[in-house]
Formats: sequence, structure tokens, C-alpha cells
Amino acid sequence: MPMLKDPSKKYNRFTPLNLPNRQWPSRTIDKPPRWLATDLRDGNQSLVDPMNGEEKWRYFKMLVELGYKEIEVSFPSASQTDFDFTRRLVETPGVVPDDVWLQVLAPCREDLIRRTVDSLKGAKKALLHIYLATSECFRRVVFGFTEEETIERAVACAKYARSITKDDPDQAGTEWAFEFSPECFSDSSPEFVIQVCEAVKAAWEPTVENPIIFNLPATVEMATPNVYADQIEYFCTNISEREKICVSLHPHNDRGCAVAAAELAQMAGADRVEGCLFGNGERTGNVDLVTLALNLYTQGIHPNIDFSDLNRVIDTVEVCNKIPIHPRAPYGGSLVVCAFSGSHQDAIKKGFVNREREGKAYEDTWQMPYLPLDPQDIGRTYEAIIRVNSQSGKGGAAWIILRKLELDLPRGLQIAFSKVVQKKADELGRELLSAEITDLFEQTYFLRDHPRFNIVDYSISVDRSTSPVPPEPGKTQDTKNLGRVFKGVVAIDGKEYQLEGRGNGPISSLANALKGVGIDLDVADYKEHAIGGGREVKAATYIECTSGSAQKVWGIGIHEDVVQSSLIALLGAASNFVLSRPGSPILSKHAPKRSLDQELDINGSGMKVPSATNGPTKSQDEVSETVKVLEAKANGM
Ligand SMILES: CC(=O)SCCNC(=O)CCNC(=O)[C@H](O)C(C)(C)COP(=O)(O)OP(=O)(O)OC[C@H]1O[C@@H](n2cnc3c(N)ncnc32)[C@H](O)[C@@H]1OP(=O)(O)O
Ligand SMILES: CC(C)C(=O)C(=O)O
Ligand SMILES: [Mg+2]
Repeated sequence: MPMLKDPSKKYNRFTPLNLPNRQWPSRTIDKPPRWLATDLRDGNQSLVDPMNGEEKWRYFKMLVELGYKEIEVSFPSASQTDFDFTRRLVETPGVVPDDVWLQVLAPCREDLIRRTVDSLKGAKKALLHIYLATSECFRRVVFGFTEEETIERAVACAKYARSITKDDPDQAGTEWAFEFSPECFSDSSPEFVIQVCEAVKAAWEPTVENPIIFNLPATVEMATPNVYADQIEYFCTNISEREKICVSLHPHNDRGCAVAAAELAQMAGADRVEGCLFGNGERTGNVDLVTLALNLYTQGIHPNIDFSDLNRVIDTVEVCNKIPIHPRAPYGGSLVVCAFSGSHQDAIKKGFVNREREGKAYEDTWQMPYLPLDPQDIGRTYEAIIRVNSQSGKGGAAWIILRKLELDLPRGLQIAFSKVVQKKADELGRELLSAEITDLFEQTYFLRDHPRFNIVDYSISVDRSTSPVPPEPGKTQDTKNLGRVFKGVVAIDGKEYQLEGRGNGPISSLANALKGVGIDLDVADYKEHAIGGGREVKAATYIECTSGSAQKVWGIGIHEDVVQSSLIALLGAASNFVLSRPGSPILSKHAPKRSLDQELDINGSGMKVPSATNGPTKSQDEVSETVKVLEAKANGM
């Protein structure tokens, strides 16, 4: 096994800034920054296969639709593709809205700046961005520059840029803005960065109306985010003419803290953030603009970017970048608004039920266990939230049944059905799709397949024999408290039988009718609710029955008529009662359905045999009794 080597000599610790009077820790973010989307430049330069013109075109249009007003569209001196794409944007009427700035990047080299400016000729709003590294490492290793030489180069390029843009009469039709990035800002001496930026500012001569942008990149993220915030606060408080400056952030994500760095640095005084959607960009990426925007949104601050159809954004980003969005990416990942685990599902389900009970509307305060954002706000459906596998409890499957079938299962039925779901998920060793769960439910409770016991025809009448006193002559009898008589035809495994029973109400009279044929069930739990509304309204009835053996079974009835729905539920319970005995082909959709006689004829000999381990079960006895009674009736005995 290789051992991780001692890093103490090889790697230097970052040096935190001594900023005893720092203000940012007690500030909050209360407005969105100016956003700059650099997907088409920093994002694009990091791709295995950079975008072609068509892909850039599609991406650009999406950024505009989302609401970005500053878009870094290219590095025009790098390739003909980038140059041509920039020209196409400038030359195609209507594609760049009047309030959108086209930003382009060039290094501090006059020939490349010239080409870059040429690419934007005729643009309405053009933002020229140049960069030069200020860190000791880059000056020494890459350029061989002293500090003075760095300042000289930066100033020369700013002056040159000025001469061919805002000072050039030929460019009068274009509103020019200017951005300078001291590359590797976060690894540079803060005092030196101020020196360079003061010199560049003097060369460009910004105004309050048209400020210069100083973009302060963590080109490589090398320290904790608080250090970046300190560096930004230092810059903001030490640069002169702050009102003529827009302080911009450009965090990379090498240590995985780019979002935190961007947020703390806004608290430290920055005005603008550069990044890419879903954090694409060099190495571990630029700061993720989706996360930053939706972090604001979940604090009640509109980011001025519209992510209400995030799936569409994901589609475009994935196609153009040719990189999938990670399933756990904040907000956008396919799994981030899903809960598989039982206790999470339970809490979310309760959260939604509470919300409904309290009559909360879509726009009312959001407070939901485990869900910081209402999935609907980014175009996700509630169905996607709860997904069921072997880690799930009763709440998950119940939620899916509620959303898909509008059935609000009683707690006992949730527990019973959850066992069925658990077994199936364990058997398959994978997630059950919501369609599979509803199928399983419909099979288990005979909502699509016919139950063993089926009502064909029936009447419920008042049982006048239960009246303690006969009605007074000439007066109508109050039948409210009298018993009921069930008379009807019940098909058992397709064969029709006449049944009759008496009881306190329709359910108990049918239960007694069933008792007459050997099915002895007591109703232990009953719940009903309406499904739908208006003329389409139906009743859903849930009945839990016990038998003398304490075996519990559920039946469900759905019908326009509430009485019939409860009778169907009771017969469903009777069917499950028969099926639930050991050895029955319970829940197996494709298993051949056996007749009641076959239920008894387990060994095919025509003789009832006791179960090998438990002896004869109550249900076997009762089925036996049922068949005896039915056969006697059929034989006219
Ligand atoms: C942190 C960032 O994201 S910075 C942006 C990086 N993006 C890109 O580089 C994408 C586009 N780049 C390119 O197409 C090319 O690198 C070009 C056109 C800029 C330059 O190409 P080439 O002239 O062939 O140079 P090459 O790429 O080999 O090396 C870079 C050169 O630029 C120099 N350079 C690097 N940064 C800068 C800068 N900010 N200003 C001026 N020169 C710079 C290097 O020192 C090196 O110079 P050298 O050739 O004298 O040693
Ligand atoms: C060009 C600059 C702004 C850059 O991309 C970086 O430093 O990361
Ligand atoms: Mg960058």
C-alpha cells in the first residue's frame, strides 16, 4: 500500500492577510451582483472539444433568455471560430439586445488586442477585457518580469486599448467599457495589485458613469474563502476613486470553495461576479452561477436570472459542453430534489400535507423539511421528489399513491403496503419506479384485476324486524336506527352466488352474509374520502378486517356510490383474506389464479392437507367452510 508522503516541505501554507479591522463577517448579501457569464470563454477554453459556432450561438441565446446582461463571448485572437462567432453576433440584427454587453478577452499583447477590438467593430455595447498576471510566481516563471515591468506592460496595453476604442473616432458608434484582470490576484501581494490597478486606472481614466472593471481572480483557488474575502475588502478599501470602479470576482474552484469565496467576497464589497453555469471552467471549474443565483433566491432575493426551467438549461449546457451535469450538483443535479430514505420521505410528506392543511398557496412562505427550495420554482414536479427503494419507509410509497392515484391511505394500510413494496424492492435490488409502485398497489388491492369476491348485484333494505316497537298507526316509522339487510349476487372466482345477511348497516350486513358462507371477518378500521370533485366525484373506502386468527387484511373500494364503494372494499378484504394464507400466489401478477376448490386441494389429491409448519390456518378452515356451504346451496340442499 503506497503511503501519502509528508507534504510539509513540498507545499507552502497560504499566508492569511493581517486585516484586524475587517468588516465583512458581520455583513449580509441583500442584492444580486452584476453577473458576467464566461461560459463561452473561460468555460469554452477548458473543454475537450471547444464549442463550434452553432453551439456557441445556441448557448449565447440561452444566456440572453436567462437574463444575463454581460456575456464574455470569446477570445477572438485565439481562433477563427471565436473571431467569426463574435462578428456574427455583431452583424446579425436583433440577436444581441440593446442592454447586453459583449465582452471579449485578450492578453497584454498589442497585436492580440488589436485583433480582439476588430472582432467587436460595430457592436452597440463592447467590453474589452485584458489580463496580466501579478503574482510573484508568474512574473518569475512565465514572464521574467520585475514588478516595474509588469506595471509598464499593463499601462502600455491599457493606453493602447484606449487609443483604439473609446478614443478612436471610428469607434464612435460603440459604447466601450474596459476590464483589467490582475491574473492570480489571490496569490499576489495586495499592495502590488493596488499599485498596478492604480496605474491602469490612470491610463484608462474611468468615470462614475462608465467605471473601469477590476476583475480580481482566484485564478487558482489556494486558500480558505475568508482569505479571499479579506483580499477583496483590502482592495475595496485601499483603491482610490472607488466610485469609478466596479470590483469584480472571478473565483475558481480548486479547493471546492468557489461559491463560498464568491459569497464572502460580495460581503467584502465586490459588485460583480464572473462564472459559468454549473461551474464549468478550467480544472475544477469557475464558480457556479446557478448555485450563486439560487442561493440568493432561497434567501428571498431575486437574482435577476430566470432559472424557472432549469431542465432546459441543463439540456443546452450538456449538449454544448459535452459534459454531463453531476446528479448531485446543487439545484440542477437530477438527484437533488429526490429523497429515497424513509425518514426524509416521511418528513417531506408531512411537510406537504401540513402545507395543504394550512391552505398555503404556491407563493406562501416555504418551510419544508429537507428541501431548501420549492422544486416547482425551477420547473421540477413534486412527483420527482420522493423515489422508492429498499431504504424507503411507508411514507414514500404512500406519497406516490397519493400523487398518482389520489388515494390518501390510512396509516395501517401504509404500513401493510410498505411491506409489499419493501419485498419487491429487495427482490429486484433496485429502485422501484412510481409506475411500478402504482401497479403493485393496484394488483395488491384489486383496483384493476378482479378480486376473488366480486359484487354483481345487491340491494340494502331496512330490517324492520329490528324495530323494538311497531310504528304508530298512520305514522311513518323512523328507520334511522334500524338494522339493514343485504341481499345480492356475489361472484366468487367467477361463479355467482346469492347471499343474504343482516347487520347494523350495509357493511355489517354484507360481513354477516359472508359469515354465512364461512368467511368470518370483523371490520377493524374504516376510512373514506372523496376523490375529485363536482360530478366526477368518487368515494374511496379503506376497510381493514381481522379474523379470529388475528390475521389482518385490507380492502379498497372506489365507486361513485359511497355504499357500493364500502361493499367493494369489504369484498376486496375478503379476497385478500383468502389469498393471504400460506402458499397462495399472493401478489404474483403472472401466477395462475387458483379456484377456491384449488385453494383447498393443495396436494392435488382432492384432500385438504394441513400446512407443513403451522397446521391448518383459520383461512383454510374458513374457505373449506365456504365451499361446503356454497356447494350445498348449489345442490339445493
Ligand atoms: C487564466 C486564464 O484563463 S487566461 C486565458 C487563457 N486562455 C487562453 O490562453 C486561450 C487562448 N489562447 C491562445 O489562443 C494562445 O495562447 C494565444 C493566442 C493567446 C497566444 O498564443 P501563442 O503566441 O502561440 O503563445 P502560447 O500560447 O504558446 O504561450 C503564451 C504566451 O503568451 C504569454 N502570455 C501569457 N499570458 C499573457 C498575458 N496576460 N499577457 C501577455 N502575454 C501573455 C506567455 O508568456 C507566452 O509567451 P511566450 O511565447 O513569449 O513565452
Ligand atoms: C483571464 C482571467 C480573468 C482568468 O480567467 C483567471 O484568472 O482565471
Ligand atoms: Mg478563469
